[in-house]
Amino acid sequence: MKAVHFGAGNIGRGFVGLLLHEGGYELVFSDVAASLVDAINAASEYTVHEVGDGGTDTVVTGFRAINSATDPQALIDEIATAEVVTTAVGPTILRFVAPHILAGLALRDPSRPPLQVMACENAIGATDTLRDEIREQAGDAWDAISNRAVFANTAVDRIVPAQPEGAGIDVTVEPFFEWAIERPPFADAPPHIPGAHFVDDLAPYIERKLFTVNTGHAATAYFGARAGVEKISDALADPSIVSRVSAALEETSALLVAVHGWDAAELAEYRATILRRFANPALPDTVGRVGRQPLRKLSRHERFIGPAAAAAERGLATTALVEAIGAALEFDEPDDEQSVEMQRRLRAEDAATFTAAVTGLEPSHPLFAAVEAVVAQRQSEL
Ligand SMILES: NC(=O)C1=CN([C@@H]2O[C@H](COP(=O)(O)OP(=O)(O)OC[C@H]3O[C@@H](n4cnc5c(N)ncnc54)[C@H](O)[C@@H]3O)[C@@H](O)[C@H]2O)C=CC1
Ligand SMILES: O=P(O)(O)OC[C@H]1O[C@](O)(CO)[C@@H](O)[C@@H]1O
Repeated sequence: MKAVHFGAGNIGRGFVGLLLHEGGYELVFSDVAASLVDAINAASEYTVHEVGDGGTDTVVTGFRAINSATDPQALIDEIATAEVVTTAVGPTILRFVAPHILAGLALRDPSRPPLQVMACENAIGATDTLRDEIREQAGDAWDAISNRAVFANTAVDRIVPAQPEGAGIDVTVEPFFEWAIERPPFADAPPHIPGAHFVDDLAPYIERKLFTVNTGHAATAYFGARAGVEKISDALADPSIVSRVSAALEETSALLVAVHGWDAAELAEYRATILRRFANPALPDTVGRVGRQPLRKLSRHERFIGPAAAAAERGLATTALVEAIGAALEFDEPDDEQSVEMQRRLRAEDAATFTAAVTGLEPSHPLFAAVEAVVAQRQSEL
């Protein structure tokens, strides 16, 4: 069995690639970073180091890498004969991997079982986004090849920080992981990934993950950056940050109970576990990495506006989430393009224009005025 994985970065090597390897797949990484592709091809194994309580080391073997920018045909040939394709490239990059998958499907022997495609990104419906992109790029050719692939949404959870200098292709990760995958698209032949959890309906899982783990992690990063702290674990040593993050997560949990019927006590336990995960002092994770791309994180269906808007529509509390949004607006990282762009736009646009454009909220939305107020507050400080 062969899996082609787009994005040989942190989550690619430290989580998705590792679990595919453990499921018995031969691994073909695809990336556009030439030095990373060369380093992978120069190695016969790499180690995933779990750090923190209960952490162990696992050695991954049986992989190679292809640079899709310089050798697209080799990649297309691999996709045509693979069982599985996964991605961990970032949601905005999916449209650039779509042409390779499309070309692989066009070349695929129609008698082969369908290619199993799963995007492993922090976004709701990322695989649907990828499929829609492939379908659009295929145009009229789609009808003839659409039955050569099945597409399943997934939710991936493991903290994989930026890797220390000199680590090579080894990866340091936290011990915890969760990979929830939609089962229905596979009918009776799901991929063989022993560590994954197949579910009939992914929505409760992806929303619980994105609106708890990612809301909480990003809020920690933004409150930590405001306090001048560099490490995520140090931010959580500050009780005032813990209390702000916890308050925001109590609001998202109330929403998850209302929308999906999650058990409140189970969610309280889930929140406590993730706060312990974030506070893992052995993880070299920074507020800069976790807060990266604030414009994406403040967009309509993402970890802050998504749950806050849905909560406001139901008359549920949003005060702590709006406070976290206020902290996000202060994120000023010269190395992060979106942070630079956000600070520029905060200076150039009026509060209502900025709020509507960045968050995608209609001015008539019940959350709009509260977000506009924190935008105006931030602008008054600039
Ligand atoms: N790092 C983490 O803890 C987690 C990350 N994720 C998600 O996984 C995705 C990747 O995140 P990371 O691994 O942290 O980022 P990363 O930056 O370490 O890895 C992304 C990789 O994609 C490659 N890439 C960029 N364009 C490409 C293209 N056109 N074709 C093939 N490869 C390409 C980059 O060169 C890089 O090696 C994101 O969507 C992120 O939200 C999800 C859960 C946890
Ligand atoms: O690109 P994003 O959305 O910041 O993804 C990375 C985030 O996902 C997480 O892995 C949580 O699953 C965190 O490590 C990190 O905050």
